[in-house]
Amino acid sequence: MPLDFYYTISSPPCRSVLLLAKTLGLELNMKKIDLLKREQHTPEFLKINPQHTVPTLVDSGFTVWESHAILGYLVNQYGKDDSLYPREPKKRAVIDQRLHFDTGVLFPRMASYFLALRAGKKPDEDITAKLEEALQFLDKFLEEQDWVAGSTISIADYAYVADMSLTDVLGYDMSKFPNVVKWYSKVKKTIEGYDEIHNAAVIVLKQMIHSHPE
Ligand SMILES: N[C@@H](CCC(=O)N[C@@H](CS)C(=O)NCC(=O)O)C(=O)O
Repeated sequence: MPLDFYYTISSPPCRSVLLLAKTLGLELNMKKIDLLKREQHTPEFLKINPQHTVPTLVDSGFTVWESHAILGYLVNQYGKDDSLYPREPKKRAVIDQRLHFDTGVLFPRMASYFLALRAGKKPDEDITAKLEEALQFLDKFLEEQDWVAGSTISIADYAYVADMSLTDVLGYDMSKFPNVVKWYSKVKKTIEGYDEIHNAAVIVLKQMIHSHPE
């Protein structure tokens, strides 16, 4: 079962899938896409994913992109059990809510902040306020529960922990979000292979901020 994985290491959505694949013991056929060289716009890749985004997974001819969809697919298809993405409707609804929050709020706001720095600018008040608000929401989610979507770790934690790598390179003061700080330190230790994947990404992300290509 070849699992072709199109990715770039600097991308948090890609790294969430890498972390989950490691947990599930899946071997990915790694296909690096260099976004700076616009490799996502080659006719070959556009044929696979017309939306030209990474991560993209091709599982023996079946294609899926959007990291949150990939995370759910991998657990459904390859998980030994459903603990990371329970089938029980209410548990799954909360996880889905958290995943959609990441797609629509948390990740885009972190990315805007990062892209401003990468362009050599100080993120403006609006970008900063929106990121603060997203992190406050996350802090609230974590107020009464240990994990992002409940009392056990789920694919939502995999999505969010990959985003958090950005705060490590942004020089962003996280002390205002104590529940996030506590959860981040715990989840990093819980997910196997976190350090290796995270450290590789931090090197690239720091280079991107220093090179100011735009
Ligand atoms: N919500 C999507 C975001 C995917 C996304 O925006 N990926 C970026 C890299 S982080 C990308 O592929 N950008 C290149 C492009 O859009 O052309 C996911 O979670 O997969």
